[in-house]
This record gives sequence, C-alpha cells and structure tokens, in this order.
Amino acid sequence: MSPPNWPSNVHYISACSYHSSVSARTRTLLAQGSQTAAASLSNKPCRVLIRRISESGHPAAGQFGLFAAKKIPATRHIVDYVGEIHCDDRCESDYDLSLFRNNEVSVGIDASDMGNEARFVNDYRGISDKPNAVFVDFKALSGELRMRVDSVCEIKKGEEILVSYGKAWWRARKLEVDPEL
Ligand SMILES: C[S@@+](CC[C@H](N)C(=O)[O-])C[C@H]1O[C@@H](n2cnc3c(N)ncnc32)[C@H](O)[C@@H]1O
Repeated sequence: MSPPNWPSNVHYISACSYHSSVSARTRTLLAQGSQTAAASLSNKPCRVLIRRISESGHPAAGQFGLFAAKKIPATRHIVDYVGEIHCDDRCESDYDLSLFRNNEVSVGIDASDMGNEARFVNDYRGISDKPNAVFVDFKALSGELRMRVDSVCEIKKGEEILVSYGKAWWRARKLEVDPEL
C-alpha cells in the first residue's frame, strides 16, 4: 500500500524492478556488486513521512519532501532508494541515480515513474547549511548492488531529510536553462 501523500501518477513499489534494457550479463555484474559498496546494515529502515512543502521560502515550495517521523540517530540506514534499474538514457529524469558504471555499461535507478519514499529526498542547497543524509551504494542481502539513504548526523523528529545531489547535477540543470553557463 502506498504511504500518505503518494502521487497518483507514480507507481509505489517496495523493491527495485529491472527494465528490459538491463541484460542478463549486467544483472550478473550487479550481483557481484562493487568493491566499495557498504555492507548491508542489519538495522531496520526508519519511519519517514512524505509532506508537501508549504513554506514560501523553501526552494522546493509546492513540491514534496521527506521528513523524519521520529528522531533518527547518526549513521543509520534511513530508507532504500527504490526504482527501476535501467541501462537506457534517462537524462530527462530528476529521479535517476547512478548505480554502476564501467567501460561497457552505465546502470541507474530511476524513480520517476515508480519508486518509494526515497524519491522525495531534496537537496540541502537553499534549505540548510549542510546535508544530514547521503546516498550510499550497498550490497543487499541478495548480493545485488543497491542504493540507500543513510543519516550522517542525528536528524530530529519533523526535520527534513536532505542530501547533496552534487555540483554536477545542478550544473547540468542550469545548463539546460542557460547553455551559456
Ligand atoms: C528527486 S526530486 C525530489 C522530490 C521533489 N521535491 C518532488 O516533490 O517530487 C528532485 C527535484 O526536487 C526539487 N529540488 C530538490 N532539492 C531542491 C533544492 N534544494 N532547491 C530547489 N529545488 C529542489 C527539484 O525540482 C528537483 O528536480
């Protein structure tokens, strides 16, 4: 069942699904994981809330954000980033994270059409001094490479969960608006 405030045009899924662009060979590569991926954490994901942002000073006002339903301790697994694992080009998507890349293939997790609560995590810029969470790749219990959101410091109940999308993410969007930049 989808959580409160879930948009009707997006499919709620609790586990990643594979798009047809992911070959069997690539799935094997993902099952081998990455050497730098964090181990799967045994603690359960934290309770989070999707909330529409009504504060006029917030740069994503009118959109949604993800908030802590209870205090979240530092370095906790907050929520998995669930979406469609794909190898096709999704440069139009604002919900696409890079999962794996080598000389042959680039794999992403796109939560634009299907996903879970993690798709609502906003970037800290214009909202806070620094992020309180981070996207991390990890090896799931199945052995497959996945992404999740972890806290980097304590997050108080009701506080917005914020990551850094990275300078390159913002530069790419600014270039779309102003190619002279
Ligand atoms: C992954 S979505 C985050 C969830 C989104 N707010 C929503 O309601 O679906 C990324 C989009 O959120 C908005 N966003 C996230 N962080 C932002 C920030 N710091 N300033 C302005 N817009 C932001 C931008 O529109 C961006 O394309």
